[in-house]
Amino acid sequence: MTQPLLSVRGLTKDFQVGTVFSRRRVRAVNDVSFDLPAGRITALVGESGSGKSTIARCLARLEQPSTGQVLLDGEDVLRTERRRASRAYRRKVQMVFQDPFGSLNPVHRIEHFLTRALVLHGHSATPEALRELITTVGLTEDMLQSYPHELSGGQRQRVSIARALAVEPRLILADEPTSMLDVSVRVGVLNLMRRLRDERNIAMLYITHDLGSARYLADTTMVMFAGELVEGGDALAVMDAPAHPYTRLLLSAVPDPERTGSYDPVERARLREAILNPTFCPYGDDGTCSRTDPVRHIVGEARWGSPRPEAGGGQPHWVRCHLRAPASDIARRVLKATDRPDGEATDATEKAETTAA
Ligand SMILES: Nc1ncnc2c1ncn2[C@@H]1O[C@H](COP(=O)(O)OP(=O)(O)OP(=O)(O)O)[C@@H](O)[C@H]1O
Repeated sequence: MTQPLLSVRGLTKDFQVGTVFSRRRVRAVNDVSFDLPAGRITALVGESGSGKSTIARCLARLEQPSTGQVLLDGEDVLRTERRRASRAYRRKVQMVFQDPFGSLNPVHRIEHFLTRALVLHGHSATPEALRELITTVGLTEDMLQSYPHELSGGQRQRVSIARALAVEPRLILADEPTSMLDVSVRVGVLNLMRRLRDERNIAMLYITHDLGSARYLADTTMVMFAGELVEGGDALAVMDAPAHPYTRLLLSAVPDPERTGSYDPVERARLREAILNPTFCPYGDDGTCSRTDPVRHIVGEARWGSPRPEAGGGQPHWVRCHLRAPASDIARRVLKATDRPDGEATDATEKAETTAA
């Protein structure tokens, strides 16, 4: 089996919050492990506060993980570059942020951002290099002379992607890259990401809470809940046959006239109960499952998304044992934030609040 471009092993990130007198620890990410293969788009989906951005920021080395390993080409970068990322690391791993408005300084022309990125990483910013960059992302050469405010949101996000491409990265961490864009231009940015994967063999971590776009774009999907991964595998398998109650809860909130039970309040209450107070795991009959071991059950064979069956084997579809209840109190908050249909206070949420009180 070929070595993944980047592997994450047991990544945990704690934040200290509160004042000097009431310091407490928030565990944003708990014991997360996954691989990012070259030339594949891996979607990381989950609700707000589940820890998706923290993972991306740890991989971009904007945050220091509390524990765990990040292996790039098999090398443990947290050990070799303890304090901050080397330029060599940043050349390989680039991040594209959610806000194309905030990430480009309004006083500079587009040419400035691309020139700076090229020069910082040892490339010469020739007119040909600039032209190639801007046209690769579907913009025209004359836009090099534009200021950010003269471009649309979608065009600005393409500039952000061009800036990331300037260093010829092997991995792009895209944190909600389309969530601030109009629906009409989103698909253009998603198609650009897809093209970069296919033409340049770039690996991508695509962070989103939009399950539809994950289904459209990703080869592999991982579902994150309360700082932990609960399910993963071939993108279509995860979306079409979700195995964890949290994935089902997420999907039940996506309007779908063809699926019965879409946004059914009774079903949603049942799913919340199964997440917070699990009593049964349908995949746990092999005896390997316990409440303390974060065991993953395999529920489907390895394959890549069916639009690209020629790409060969991918990850098997796996689900975390249902009997492992979420470890942190973030779980309560995340579930509380999900809509409560008809104002119905679900038993599951109330019980969890009482337990934690
Ligand atoms: N710098 C920080 N200090 C304290 N707590 C933080 C910090 N950054 C994140 N957190 C907490 O960590 C948890 C995960 O946050 P994170 O931003 O990673 O989630 P997310 O899934 O990306 O959410 P969103 O989609 O809203 O960005 C949240 O409870 C958040 O409040």
